[in-house]
Amino acid sequence: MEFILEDISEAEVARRRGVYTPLTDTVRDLVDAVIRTEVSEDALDDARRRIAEVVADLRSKQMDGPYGVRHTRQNTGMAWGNAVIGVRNALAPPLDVVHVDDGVRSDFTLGAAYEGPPGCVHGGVCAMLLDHLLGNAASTEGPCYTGTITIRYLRPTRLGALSARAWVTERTGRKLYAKGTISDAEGVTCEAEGVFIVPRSAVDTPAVRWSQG
Ligand SMILES: CCCCCCCC(=O)SCCNC(=O)CCNC(=O)[C@H](O)C(C)(C)COP(=O)(O)OP(=O)(O)OC[C@H]1O[C@@H](n2cnc3c(N)ncnc32)[C@H](O)[C@@H]1OP(=O)(O)O
Repeated sequence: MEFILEDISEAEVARRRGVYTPLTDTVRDLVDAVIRTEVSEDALDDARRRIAEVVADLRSKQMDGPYGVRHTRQNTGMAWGNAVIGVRNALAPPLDVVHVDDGVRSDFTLGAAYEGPPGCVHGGVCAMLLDHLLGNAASTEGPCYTGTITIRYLRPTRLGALSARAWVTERTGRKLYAKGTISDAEGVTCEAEGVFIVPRSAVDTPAVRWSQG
């Protein structure tokens, strides 16, 4: 697992973010539209043809593998393919993670694309978001990886406006213990605890942030 140096200025990071964010937002909108559309089957077939043309245009020049986790010389993270925060990933909600005094938090909205039980967020999605947030809270001095995470689902998490937070409770050597929650307007819906590990291989390498700059 290697982090990639993207040797560009902070201004260029911001410029590229400005280019990709609206594109990804539009694709995210497309996903929601496909789930909820009630247009005719002819209209669906026409849409499929036009979308396939756009896909072919984008495929005309592609990188070989995934985007990877990149960073600038100023250590600004560019995890733009990330499943939770990726600027270029329409599958990501995306979460905008803010660092606060006791850890990290994020306010976000989950729509139809994240449904599990009727009208509610899929349990795996809750687990994914909490995994990321706890990992982010634990990655203060460099990336660490989920060793073990446990999720307790207290009650269904309704689709809609939500918030989440995570914080570190203890550190023992390379192991950081973290907790976190997802909440709706009525309070906590699910909580997580886990152990996150600074890999042996990373101890002597410079810290790189996973998070967005
Ligand atoms: C800012 C954005 C943050 C994003 C966060 C994203 C979170 C993720 O999704 S990460 C992806 C999911 N996780 C993974 O893929 C991890 C896969 N596993 C690994 O790479 C390795 O097993 C890794 C790094 C966890 C541990 O490897 P290594 O550094 O060799 O650990 P090792 O030296 O054997 O053990 C160190 C300590 O951790 C403990 N440990 C090792 N593995 C685990 C585990 N899975 N669970 C709990 N504890 C563990 C050991 O018991 C040991 O404890 P102690 O020091 O008390 O004896």
